[in-house]
Amino acid sequence: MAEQVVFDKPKVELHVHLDGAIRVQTIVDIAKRRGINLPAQTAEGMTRRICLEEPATLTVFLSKFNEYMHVIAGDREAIKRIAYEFVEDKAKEKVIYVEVRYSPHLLANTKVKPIPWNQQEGDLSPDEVVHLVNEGLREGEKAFNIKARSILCCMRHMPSWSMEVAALCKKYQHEGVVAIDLAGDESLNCEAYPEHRKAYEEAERCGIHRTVHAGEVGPATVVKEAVDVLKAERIGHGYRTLYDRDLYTKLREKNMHFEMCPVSSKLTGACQPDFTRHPIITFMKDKANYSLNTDDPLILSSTLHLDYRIAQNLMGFSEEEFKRVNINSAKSSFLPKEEKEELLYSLYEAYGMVQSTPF
Ligand SMILES: O=c1[nH]cnc2c1ncn2[C@H]1C[C@H](O)[C@@H](CO)O1
Repeated sequence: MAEQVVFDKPKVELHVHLDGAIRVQTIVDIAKRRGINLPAQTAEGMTRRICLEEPATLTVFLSKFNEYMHVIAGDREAIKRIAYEFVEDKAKEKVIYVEVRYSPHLLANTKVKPIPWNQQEGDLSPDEVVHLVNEGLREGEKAFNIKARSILCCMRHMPSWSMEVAALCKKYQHEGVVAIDLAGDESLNCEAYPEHRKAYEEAERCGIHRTVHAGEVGPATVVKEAVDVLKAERIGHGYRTLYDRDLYTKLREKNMHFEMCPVSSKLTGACQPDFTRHPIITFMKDKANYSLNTDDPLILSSTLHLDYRIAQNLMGFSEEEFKRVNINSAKSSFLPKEEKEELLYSLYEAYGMVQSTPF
């Protein structure tokens, strides 16, 4: 059955993980080409292994990456392909600007300690991973006429990688990398290690934008640390900011942007499963600055349309609110000023908000 599309207009997406947005068929194809044995041979079978159907914990959710990352990591063609296909998938959802994030280290098989996913050492470094993703995104942009930028993730449990992440952000700053992020299991590592802090300091020094996963499943203190210590300009998720009303008020006064992911927040156990009582509703009613995003559509078996449908049908979103959300997303994007203005203009035009010049 065709999906109901509730806001069939140009959109902006700011929080989506490249390695959580791979097509299942691509995983199956690549495993076949590389001679990697999968627990299921078909896309349907692998979907059952990878996708979460019931609310779980962030830890369980993140364990799903173990099912397939070894298929993609260390393979040049695979990495370029997932970046290219990602852009195609976003274009189909009428996303005109996307910021996609990933950990270069988790896709590498050399110059990374430990080598992830039990891979044998190979010759693909985190640096080359970034180069390949950039190529795939660039080719996708040309083919599908949308704009795609990337964010490089530090991982909470791997502080020793973080300085290199900052260095890669700097090296590829003019080739589509716009920001640094800190992802991973906040429920296990609440306070950011000194290495993460140093990487964020370096990012700030080099003019690299900063976002941090915080207050998804961790307490509001993680959000506070993200803002005060890591100098985050946006917060990934941030639902639990609401547990500290003073912090919430302060961040709203600062016009802090929150990257919200409705479907994800239910299945990771970040929020209660009842969407009609979701924290996003408070952000909406308070006219806060936030975006709507998929996070990891592969593992959630979702699309951006599903997030919008839930927002409309269960959270009371109006067409006007969807427009406001996307305009705020564009304003909070990590594009340089001129490109941001161009993006905003495209949205105003598509939303019928451009005033005609009086004679
Ligand atoms: O929702 C999330 N919270 C924290 N970390 C996440 C989430 N989704 C994906 N990740 C992790 C797992 C990926 O391998 C990594 C980089 O994209 O980021």
